[in-house]
Amino acid sequence: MNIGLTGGIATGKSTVTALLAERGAFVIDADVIAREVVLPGSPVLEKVAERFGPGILQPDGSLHRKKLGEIIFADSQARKDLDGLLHPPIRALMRSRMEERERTHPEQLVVVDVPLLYESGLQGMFEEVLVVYVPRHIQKDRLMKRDKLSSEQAENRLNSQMDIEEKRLKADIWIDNSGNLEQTAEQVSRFWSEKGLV
Ligand SMILES: CC(C)(COP(=O)(O)OP(=O)(O)OC[C@H]1O[C@@H](n2cnc3c(N)ncnc32)[C@H](O)[C@@H]1O)[C@@H](O)C(=O)NCCC(=O)NCCS
Ligand SMILES: Nc1ncnc2c1ncn2[C@@H]1O[C@H](COP(=O)(O)OP(=O)(O)OP(=O)(O)O)[C@@H](O)[C@H]1O
Repeated sequence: MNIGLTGGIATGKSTVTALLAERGAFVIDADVIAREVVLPGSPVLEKVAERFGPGILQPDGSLHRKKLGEIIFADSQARKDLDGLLHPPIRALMRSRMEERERTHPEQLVVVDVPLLYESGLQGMFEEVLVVYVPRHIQKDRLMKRDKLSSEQAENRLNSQMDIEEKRLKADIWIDNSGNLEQTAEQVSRFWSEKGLV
């Protein structure tokens, strides 16, 4: 049993994922995998440095995430190039971890948190897709606050993704995270019982 969980940047995917994990779901996070595939010494990081120059590496050889983020969120060609390098290995690792967990724990719900699920056309990998939704103005407010971004930096990040309204329309199930955390937790509980999970 698996679901793909998605939403926009800062709509609350981690918040909802944590609630599902508390209930007993097994969570796989594509952002964590995205960090693993560019660990120092990895061939993928080498390719990223070839494309973007050695300036995107820290003195210790690790990825300078902030610097690369500034580049790719302001330049769509740069973003496409990065996606071309990172998405295939991210997808492969995600798929193998998901299949392994389903094989060893067939009764457990596997939740795969994939921020760019629809942008990457990955809906076919999952039995159902759950979207964590807030309207765009709340999304922008929470993003600016959490990451201490200016309005322009936040807009760049929002504009580099599919609009959250479009994701909600595509969703099999959606959770409204624009209220308080209790209201979100109630919707998660309802989802859990409707699926017949214990
Ligand atoms: C550019 C990077 C180094 C910036 O790192 P940083 O630590 O500042 O951000 P973080 O990884 O926490 O990402 C935060 C969010 O940004 C959004 N985001 C990240 N990459 C992209 C992208 N290529 N296109 C659109 N949105 C993106 C996602 O909503 C993600 O959850 C990093 O985001 C990255 O490696 N991106 C490429 C891999 C990727 O596509 N990851 C997201 C889905 S798997
Ligand atoms: N219901 C809520 N009420 C108020 N604040 C919230 C709520 N849900 C989440 N937040 C806050 O909004 C911000 C974004 O939430 P969260 O980190 O869960 O989003 P995300 O979708 O996982 O983000 P990302 O796309 O960057 O991984 C965080 O600062 C979080 O504390």
